[in-house]
Amino acid sequence: MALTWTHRDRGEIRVHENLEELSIDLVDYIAEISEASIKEHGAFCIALSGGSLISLMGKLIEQPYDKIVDWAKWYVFWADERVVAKSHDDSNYKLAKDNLLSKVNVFPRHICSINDTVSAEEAATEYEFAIRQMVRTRTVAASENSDCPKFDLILLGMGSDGHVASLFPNHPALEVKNDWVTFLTNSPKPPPERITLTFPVINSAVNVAIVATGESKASAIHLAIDDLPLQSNSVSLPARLVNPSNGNLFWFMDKPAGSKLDRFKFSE
Ligand SMILES: O=C(O)[C@H](O)[C@@H](O)[C@H](O)[C@H](O)COP(=O)(O)O
Repeated sequence: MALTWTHRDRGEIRVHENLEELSIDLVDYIAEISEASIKEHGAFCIALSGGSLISLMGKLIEQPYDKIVDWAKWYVFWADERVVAKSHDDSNYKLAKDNLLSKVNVFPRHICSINDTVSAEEAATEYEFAIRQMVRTRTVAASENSDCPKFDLILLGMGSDGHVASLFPNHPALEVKNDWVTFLTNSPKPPPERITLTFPVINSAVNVAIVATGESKASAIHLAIDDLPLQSNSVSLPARLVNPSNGNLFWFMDKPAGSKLDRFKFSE
């Protein structure tokens, strides 16, 4: 049984017994938001990350989801991407394509991936331009409160250093306010060249979910969610900066990742 609660300002937290339970809950959540978004505006605009997240989404290609999800209305983006060839094993596009997108009926023209033949800087500029075109044609909604796109769902993994997307602790990319997409050439996690959605875009989404598993994430989860002394450095931990201004924030984790949460410790 999952331990679930809503934190005053850090969203809804779900600590699962095991990865099987977590992955069922995660795909149910994605399927529900997909259905609600399609009902509301005729499309579901989802941004994916890389890492273990994609295997946790694996049940989407199984029954009943393969049939009940309206894949033809999906528009797929990346919260972050490594600037490598699409055929490279480091590519987040390849990871999602091999394990998910090639196995369901998402239209290839609805898959908005980066140009892998240009520099990181150019790839970021082109990716932002592509998103802007889709906001102009109203495939992606526009935020009412900021000059940003309003993705229906942004799915983020989290590193043990608290990074989300390719927004790493103390990196200047954390401060980018005027671009929707920025680039890095010195990512602390290899490969070094990446593009990433910026915080203004992440925090304009209707729904953001952070998925973290394993004990190595426990300290970062604690710093990202629990109430901390005001002077704490952790206020600038990337995962803590995820704070949708008009949207919903969900955390999916397994017990080892949640083991340092105040609430989890007290209820054991
Ligand atoms: O391209 C990337 O490197 C990812 O988008 C990155 O942000 C990832 O989601 C986290 O590092 C968590 O990865 P794990 O879940 O594999 O630990």
